[in-house]
Amino acid sequence: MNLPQDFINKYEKLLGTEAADFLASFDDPTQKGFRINPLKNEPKQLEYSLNQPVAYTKTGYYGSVSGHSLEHQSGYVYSQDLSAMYVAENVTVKPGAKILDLCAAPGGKSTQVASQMNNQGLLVSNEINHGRAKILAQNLERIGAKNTIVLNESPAKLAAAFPGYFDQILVDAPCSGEGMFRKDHQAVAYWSKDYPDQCAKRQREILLSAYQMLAPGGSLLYSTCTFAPEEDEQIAAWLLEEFSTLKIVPIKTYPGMDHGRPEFANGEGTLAGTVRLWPHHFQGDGHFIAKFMDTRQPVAASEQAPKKKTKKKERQKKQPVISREQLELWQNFAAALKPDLRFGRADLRSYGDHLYYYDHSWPDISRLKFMRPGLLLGEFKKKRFEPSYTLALALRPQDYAQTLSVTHAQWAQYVHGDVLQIAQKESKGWALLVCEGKPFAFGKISGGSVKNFFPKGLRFSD
Ligand SMILES: C[S@@+](CC[C@H](N)C(=O)[O-])C[C@H]1O[C@@H](n2cnc3c(N)ncnc32)[C@H](O)[C@@H]1O
Repeated sequence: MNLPQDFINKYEKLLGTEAADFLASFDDPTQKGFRINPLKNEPKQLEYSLNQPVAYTKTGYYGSVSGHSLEHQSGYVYSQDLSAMYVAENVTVKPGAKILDLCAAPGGKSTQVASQMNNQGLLVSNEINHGRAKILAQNLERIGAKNTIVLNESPAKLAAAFPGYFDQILVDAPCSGEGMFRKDHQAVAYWSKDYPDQCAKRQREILLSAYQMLAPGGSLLYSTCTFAPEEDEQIAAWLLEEFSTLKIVPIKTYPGMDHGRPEFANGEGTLAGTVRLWPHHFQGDGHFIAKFMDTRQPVAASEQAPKKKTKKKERQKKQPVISREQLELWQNFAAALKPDLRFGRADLRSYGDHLYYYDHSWPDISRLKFMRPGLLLGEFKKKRFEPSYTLALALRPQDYAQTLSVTHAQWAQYVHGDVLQIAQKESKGWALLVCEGKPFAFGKISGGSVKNFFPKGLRFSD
């Protein structure tokens, strides 16, 4: 690969005799990886081999998956770079935790965190870029998590809305992307000698906002996919200097992983507790990961300031509640769901004609730009309720009264947008469509055919 001369000079100086191996690694082919999704049942029933587990993640495997496979479409697997999957592995997922992924698109880390949360607590996934936030929402909905909100905000606006709110914050920062050079030749073209410094400036701004949102006693995970010390150890050192309540939490290293290099920053010894995944030592594109713990005393729930009481009318203005008619339409549909999924009025919100599950304990987001204010349950159309694709992906076959098992060939027809012909002439109404045990969409049965409700923008051919 044609690497910029300034890049070569820089790393020859930083790495000495190791530089030749590092620079040569950019010509190596990338090895692929994927994760399975523990939120889905029977993850072992897959077309992909699970014979080669990755030692440093609970759900990672070597191998490649197709974006057009049943497993991928129905959220059982997620394709991810082998070094990227070690980042979210270091987010501590405690039951009921409030977690923020601040720079989340396209969603590799968010889907990993969401799949570990077992639908407990809240994951706020944020992405500043609108187009990328849309992709983030699509990737998260395949995973089938019910406890995720997708926002499209700047870090500063979020910091004003959520002071001291999150127990865990992940900042997978926009960076100079040197780890992407092998995959993305544009990243090489975009690189310049000054680019790491420009990125570091933006990273500091993002982290200032992140710190404001960190609850006392919480933890902050910072990562990049670049090797530039300005964006890695030097940012970690800056965080320690800027915020005296933060301490480094040493990250466990596995074979092939390296410790961070204190000498790349101010020599502060604890920086060795950060991790570098170099492409000449480790399979994958390469990452830097640093974990920080906040040493302020956590505020016990009993000592937290009581929430300001708002009058019912004021609450209704802020949180879009649903009408009596909408509630009835939802209840008619929800009667076919398992009782714990028949969400009541306090946990429902409607935006326009769309109905969402939004747990009443979650914070008010009505003044923020959102892509997915909770789990999209469906849409009100005239005097009907139409269940969403997103809801189907959040269900197990046993969660809905009427399921229809289809063949792999019928699955391919349905995701292509075709109407299915079936033998069960007597069945009718909404059915959860299941292929090889995996729910993948809702369909409406009538007179021996299944009307297609697969989202138009997501249709594909095998
Ligand atoms: C490295 S990518 C995140 C990858 C993601 N965490 C994943 O695992 O799929 C960084 C993201 O930060 C976003 N970003 C760019 N500028 C930003 C800013 N000023 N504040 C917050 N996020 C920003 C980019 O749009 C990009 O999606």
